[in-house]
Amino acid sequence: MTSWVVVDHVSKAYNGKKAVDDLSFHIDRGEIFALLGPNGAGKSTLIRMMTGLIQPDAGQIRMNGERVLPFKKEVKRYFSFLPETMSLYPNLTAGETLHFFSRLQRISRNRCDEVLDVVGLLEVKDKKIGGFSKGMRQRLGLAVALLDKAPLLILDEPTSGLDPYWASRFKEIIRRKKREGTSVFFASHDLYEVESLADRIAILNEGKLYYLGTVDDLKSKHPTEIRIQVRFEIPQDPDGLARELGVATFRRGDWIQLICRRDDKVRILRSLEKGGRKLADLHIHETTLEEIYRAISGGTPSPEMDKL
Ligand SMILES: Nc1ncnc2c1ncn2[C@@H]1O[C@H](COP(=O)(O)OP(=O)(O)OP(=O)(O)O)[C@@H](O)[C@H]1O
Repeated sequence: MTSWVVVDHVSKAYNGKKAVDDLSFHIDRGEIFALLGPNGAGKSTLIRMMTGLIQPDAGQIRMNGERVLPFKKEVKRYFSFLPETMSLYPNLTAGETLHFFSRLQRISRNRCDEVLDVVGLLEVKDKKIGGFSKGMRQRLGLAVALLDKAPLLILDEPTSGLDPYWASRFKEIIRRKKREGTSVFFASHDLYEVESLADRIAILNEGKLYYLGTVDDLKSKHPTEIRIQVRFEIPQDPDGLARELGVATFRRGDWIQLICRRDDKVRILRSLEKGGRKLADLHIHETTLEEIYRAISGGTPSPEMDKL
């Protein structure tokens, strides 16, 4: 894969305080890349620089080898952008809104109905958007971003305001864009969505990059334990099991819960049916991105973050 976007030692300060501090990463073609971080971490500042709305104080961002700068209109053809809040005219209908943006971008009118259909708004295309719900306005914003088949989609909190059905449809839309070869860069606070969608993630904190890589690598590097819950055909003694396997165990009614390291999982599972024991049922609770994220952003960040 080749890099479509290169963020190269980029910094931006407001009133002497760095909002983005020496960030470097790249986005490959056809890659889904998610940006995570607590409020004020610098996500929107980074997105504003990537979309050429503001200029970095230091470093540069390149798309397809060309430098992104506020006055440089040519690079705008490389991406479509869904801002966190989109200004839409309440007196226009959904159809008129799409036609407006399609004329601006010199895109065929037929494409408007196509994208309205994708976001489930074709049936209400003649309704004024002043009467739309928050979720419908968000879907309309997504339709505007999808109008142009640009090679990169940049989305700032794309599913905020979407109900679970449309949050799930959004994921299908993004996966389809990936299959078509589009790169997708999105900021989100929805860790479940990020975990199920992103090829790679970047976690920002106070403008700095705390983690860059896959969710799986983050999980394997992070020392969080997993829980295995088992029920045997003949009830077993949890303390005996703890001594035999060298893990912590707890009784939960008919079940025994074992806490072990992720890399110890296979050894534990192989041992469970030793000595004539027979499993009746089993659940494995793997650490989620949400649990890791809480662990690294909840307490004093540095010691945990340093291990990443
Ligand atoms: N226009 C501005 N003027 C002054 N300070 C700003 C401006 N924009 C952002 N900041 C500051 O820069 C830092 C990063 O803000 P930014 O909006 O990029 O964070 P964020 O990660 O997008 O937060 P959120 O999750 O709340 O949207 C914050 O300390 C914020 O107060």
